[in-house]
Amino acid sequence: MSSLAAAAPSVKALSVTDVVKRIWDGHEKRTILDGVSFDLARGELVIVRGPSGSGKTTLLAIVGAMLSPTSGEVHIDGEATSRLREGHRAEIRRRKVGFVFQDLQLVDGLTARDNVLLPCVPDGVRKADEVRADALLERFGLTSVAHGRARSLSGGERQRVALARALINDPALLVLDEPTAHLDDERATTIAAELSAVARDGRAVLVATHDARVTNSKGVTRVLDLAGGRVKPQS
Ligand SMILES: Nc1ncnc2c1ncn2[C@@H]1O[C@H](COP(=O)(O)OP(=O)(O)OP(=O)(O)O)[C@@H](O)[C@H]1O
Repeated sequence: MSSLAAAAPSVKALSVTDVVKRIWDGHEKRTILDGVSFDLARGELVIVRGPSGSGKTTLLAIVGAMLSPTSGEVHIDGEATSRLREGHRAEIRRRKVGFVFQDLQLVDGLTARDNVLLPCVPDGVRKADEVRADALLERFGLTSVAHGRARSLSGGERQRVALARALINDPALLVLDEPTAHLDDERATTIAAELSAVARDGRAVLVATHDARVTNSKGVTRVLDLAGGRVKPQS
């Protein structure tokens, strides 16, 4: 069992309680999320599924402490994030959450290895960070391209660099937005298997996707269907 799982087994990696998000779209106030509640324990791989525009990205941004809800509570690894100021929220985000964005947000001019190390830069990159980065690069089959610029990597390699970067700070919660959108079947299946392994390490993994190759993959613990701003009760 990993140290994460052993640390505090009773604390949920993620707890979302009655989250509401209203947005002014330039014409009117719209309710994007209308009372979303769910929990994630360490070891779980959970999918958020819903049609385009159903609020998946908005929910992920709130869960990942990048956006505040209009009302409701979010706890990450026992810490309440919803009412914090951005500075404190950013600190929790950095310590507790790994995020893989839909467009990955790699820095093309940096090497794969330096992209993985980016989250360590604010505290200063230490030897232990480099050791962890090299272990992650190896785990995801990236050792041979570690010193190549991100711009020269293949789509699958870029995806795995983004995943390694999201794990560098040993987060309790990993959040991914459409991680397989542009990948062929073999690479999509590989990513799904890697996410399952990451969950088994003792993290909670939350993935927004419509991709059946991920949703139907072994290791998925639950599928949350988002519709009308709510999570539909599971049948
Ligand atoms: N900052 C914003 N200002 C105005 N409207 C917004 C804003 N953010 C999101 N929306 C709207 O909220 C709705 C939900 O958006 P969101 O991106 O969360 O959906 P999604 O389920 O992730 O969609 P997709 O699958 O297409 O990525 C959309 O109608 C979007 O246009």
